[in-house]
Amino acid sequence: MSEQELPPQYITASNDLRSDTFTTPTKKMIEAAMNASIGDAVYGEDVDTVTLEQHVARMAGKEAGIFCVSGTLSNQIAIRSHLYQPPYSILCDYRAHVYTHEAAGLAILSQAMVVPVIPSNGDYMTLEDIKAHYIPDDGDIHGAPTRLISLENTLHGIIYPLEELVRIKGWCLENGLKLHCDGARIWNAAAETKVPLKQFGEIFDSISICLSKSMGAPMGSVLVGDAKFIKKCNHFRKQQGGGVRQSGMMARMALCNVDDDWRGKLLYSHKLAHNLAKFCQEKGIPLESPADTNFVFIDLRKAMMDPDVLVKKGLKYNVKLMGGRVSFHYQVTEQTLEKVKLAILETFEYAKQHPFDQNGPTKIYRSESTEIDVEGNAIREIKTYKY
Ligand SMILES: Cc1ncc(COP(=O)(O)O)c(C=O)c1O
Ligand SMILES: C[C@H](O)[C@H](N)C(=O)O
Repeated sequence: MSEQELPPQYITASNDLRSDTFTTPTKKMIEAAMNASIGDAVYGEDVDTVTLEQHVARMAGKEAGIFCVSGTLSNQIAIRSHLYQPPYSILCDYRAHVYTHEAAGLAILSQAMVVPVIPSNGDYMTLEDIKAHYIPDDGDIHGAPTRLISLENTLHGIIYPLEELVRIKGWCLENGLKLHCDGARIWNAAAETKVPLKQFGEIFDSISICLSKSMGAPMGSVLVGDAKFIKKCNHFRKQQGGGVRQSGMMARMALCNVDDDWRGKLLYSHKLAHNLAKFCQEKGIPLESPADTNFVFIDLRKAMMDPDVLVKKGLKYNVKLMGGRVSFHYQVTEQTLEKVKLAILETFEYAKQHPFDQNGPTKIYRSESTEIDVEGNAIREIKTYKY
């Protein structure tokens, strides 16, 4: 896919592999925004916002949806709206974004204890993993009973097997637990498996459906669920300062891509990721997890590769990286794929002479880019962070 047609003043994401959050609005989206509705969305009067909410809810087979300015807000108000009367706990994967990257929202907004689980298969929690960590509400006053399970699909780019989701759902129903999905990349799972969003909607009580990752919108998510639940989410959204006014421009930009060939765009990014994963396998470069969709997680620790060296090698080839996670999206060019292969291979070879024993896992997500020049193209340094 050729580089997206963007106005010259816009920074291109064609060489940005730090995250699919770096996708940039296209000219078509910006032109659409100029014709967006301008009602006050807090009063439910913005036509494009309501259209987006209803459209995404319908796709997911849910009664209602609510536009949130971020996936973090969407996740946190969803989980809070499912919970009553602490003490209680939430069970999730130890890598879950709601646990690792939402600034302790579960503790602060939901006053919840979190039980982070390391999947026994290394990739995704099975029902057996959940049962082994579930805290029953059996009257024992020492415990914080499990009230909700939060799953991520995809997580680390890994697709959750549908049959496992169905097993977990059945058990949640038997035990009166709520099931939330952080669907920051649910579109990627749907595109790769051809499972319609509606089928995920039948499994989860709520889904945070991000528009700002691989779907390319500048911001936002639509949280979907039953009407009574979404009404309560609206209450918490307002409390958390997420009641936005003329959000029609953002909604209209998101609708551009939701109504476009989003599957084709996402499958293109998956093809690039699969190509890189195959390359790494051929060169003996270890991966942390299967590259099911748009992410390739290089196992830096196993390869004793220094993340800072990898980032600098990336900049040498004018490719932006921020650690071992290589994130593809539809705006990445095939030229960038070939360049990142060179950066990774050079870092892998360098590690053989200069093994890097990182003291603890590198934050594969976080970085800070410094000294962006006025054109926004030549980032001279990207710092990575350690846990
Ligand atoms: C898995 C996952 N969930 C939720 C979020 C939060 O989304 P946002 O950055 O819009 O708050 C992200 C990050 O973008 C994410 O990667
Ligand atoms: C982790 C970070 O918050 C962002 N969700 C990303 O995937 O880059």
